Amino acid sequence: MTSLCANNSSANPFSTRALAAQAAQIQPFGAVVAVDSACRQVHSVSANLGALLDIALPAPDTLSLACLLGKRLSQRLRRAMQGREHLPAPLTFVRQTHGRNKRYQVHALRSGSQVLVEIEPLQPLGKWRLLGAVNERLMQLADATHQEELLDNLVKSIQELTGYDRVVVCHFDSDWHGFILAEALGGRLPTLLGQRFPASEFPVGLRHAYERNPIRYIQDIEAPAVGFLPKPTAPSLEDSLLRAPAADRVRYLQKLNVRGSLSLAMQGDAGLWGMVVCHAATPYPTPPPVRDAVRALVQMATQRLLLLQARQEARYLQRVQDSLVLSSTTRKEPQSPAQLLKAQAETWMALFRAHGVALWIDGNTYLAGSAPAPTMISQLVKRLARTHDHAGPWCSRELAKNPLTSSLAMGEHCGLLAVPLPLNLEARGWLLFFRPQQVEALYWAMQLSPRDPKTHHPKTHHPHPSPSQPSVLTLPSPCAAWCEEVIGKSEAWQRVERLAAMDLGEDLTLAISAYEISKLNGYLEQERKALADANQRLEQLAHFDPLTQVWNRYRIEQAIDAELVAAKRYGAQFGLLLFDVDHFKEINDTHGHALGDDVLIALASLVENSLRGCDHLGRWGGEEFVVLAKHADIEALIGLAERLRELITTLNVEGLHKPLTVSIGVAEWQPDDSCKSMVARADKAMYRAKHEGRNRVEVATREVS
Ligand SMILES: Nc1nc2c(ncn2[C@@H]2O[C@H](COP(=O)(O)OP(=O)(O)OP(=O)(O)O)[C@@H](O)[C@H]2O)c(=O)[nH]1
Repeated sequence: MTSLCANNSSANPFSTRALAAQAAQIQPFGAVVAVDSACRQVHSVSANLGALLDIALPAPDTLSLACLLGKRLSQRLRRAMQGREHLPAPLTFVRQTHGRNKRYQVHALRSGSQVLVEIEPLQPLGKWRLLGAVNERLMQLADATHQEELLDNLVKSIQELTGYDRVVVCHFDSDWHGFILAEALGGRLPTLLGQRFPASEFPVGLRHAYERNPIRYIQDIEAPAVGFLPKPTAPSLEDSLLRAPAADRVRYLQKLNVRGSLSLAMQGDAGLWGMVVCHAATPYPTPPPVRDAVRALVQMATQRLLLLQARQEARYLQRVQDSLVLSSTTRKEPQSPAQLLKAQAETWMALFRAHGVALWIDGNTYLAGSAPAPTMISQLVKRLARTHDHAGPWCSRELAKNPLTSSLAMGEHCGLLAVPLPLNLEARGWLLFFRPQQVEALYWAMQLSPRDPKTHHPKTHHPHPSPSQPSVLTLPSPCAAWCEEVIGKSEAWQRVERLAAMDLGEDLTLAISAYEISKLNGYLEQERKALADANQRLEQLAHFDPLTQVWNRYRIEQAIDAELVAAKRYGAQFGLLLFDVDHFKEINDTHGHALGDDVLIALASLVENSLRGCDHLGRWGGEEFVVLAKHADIEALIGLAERLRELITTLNVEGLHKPLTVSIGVAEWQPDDSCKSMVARADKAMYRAKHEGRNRVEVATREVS
């Protein structure tokens, strides 16, 4: 045994008494040196350090790291630990004992105000042929396209590489119960595949420790643990790979007939996704390079797993988005909540694995599939509105036990995912998905402890002879699972489903708002149309004669005035024809007033239809009419008057046996004419026509005003 340099040769504290009192203990396959944060002064060492390095140890307070590791290595370690929590990569050193070179691996990590330097002998690898095998397996993992294939590959690769008797992937559910998803067996331990481990086996402290240091290794649970010297400065070994297993962990592994174990964390985006656990039925030394290889495989598999999951989630989210976006973009008309639900309910229920869906908008409930009655939905929504004040979804898989819903008779509905729809500032709508009960058989690898976060009272049956009473570390008869039948719960709402529901809620809010806006626009359009109709009616009343539907006196006067302005400005020629039905009183008297009306209507229609587009007919009053003839000189006016006179004689009105005749007075525009003067001249001419025997055209004389 070689001896080390020492500054001071005070009393040796490595006494049996001091050893017995040691609290922190390590496994004997390595040794630990606890040094100050600057990695210089040794505070304490594990009692096996001397034996491991084959040296005689002096008192720790006389030791420095340089004395133990040599100047160069301790300097490298000091530099590498500057500003770091642990060494980025292990260091190695060689010590010569009895003429033979012995290799050691050094790892270091911070623990409180100290640095723990872990020293482990490096044996020649012998049977382990790592490099090629690991690379090949890494490639296989990187190529896996499905989670199941990936995890099966992973456990198989690790089992073949390490020779452990059982390698499993344990995935944590939302309650932190572990579920064995994949397994590779080496022969000496029974299967755990498909079984569950209660959350009490993975306390929060342990989970956090895995986040800091993702690998735990127990070479042999029965190997005697090694303490530290001197006692008062015993380090905290929480994150040390060498830490001796706690008594309850030893008992736990004993129950599983396990002597050696290697566990590695699979760190997901939102915390610990699961663990890879390797078990051996006998003490199982696993050299550091092999542990590193396993760690590389687990890291690659975890990355691949997260990628596959992210892709799957992205595809799912896209399908949910398409379910609404497609429907609203393929239609021009925004759909009402009822139409939306009718069109999409089947797709949504399939996407959210729900058996019913409800939309609650402004006190109206729309249902599809199997959902509670509208009165129940109203109560539910009232409670949600009172208690759920944020924008995210609310969900439960056990409505009968949830304080919010336990007093509502929800019947067959065990699960609810409720998404608030912020339709306006005052009120929210709700999109509600319902799931039925899912009777589930869970196979537990061990009995649940009272501290497990499970509130249900499972109906249990035991496939194997009498299980032990519930307690933390109680297993049924050797490694036999017991079956728990879970009732009163629906399938759990997955994180991605809650995210997708929020997306859907946002889209749905937009779609419903678009519908509300289009409805308001519809109302506005109706009102606008009603107003336009009323205006049109007013215009009709203001400008048209109600009996004959030709312009009334007011309107024809307006037209004459406009023409007078144009004539004054541009000298355009125009004139008026004023005509009056001959002996109209006789028609009324002989055939009745109604026929007189019919005659006036037929006459107006005949004359109006025979005029050019630019000429206008107006009823001047009684049986008198005016024709405004534009762009017409006196010849044209007389021609028009004669044509109309003759035409009117051809008018055929049922019940009227004599031909209808009119007397027409023609007045051509002359400068300084007004409407009144023109009509007066035409009137004079018309009376002359009456006087001359009727059914005639007379032209107004030119008059000087
Ligand atoms: N049916 C009907 N008769 C009307 C209307 N407006 C006026 N009258 C009648 O038309 C008749 C006009 O009669 P008169 O002014 O005596 O003229 P007339 O009988 O046509 O004789 P002359 O003009 O001299 O040929 C009156 O009896 C009016 O009551 C109307 O809208 N409908």
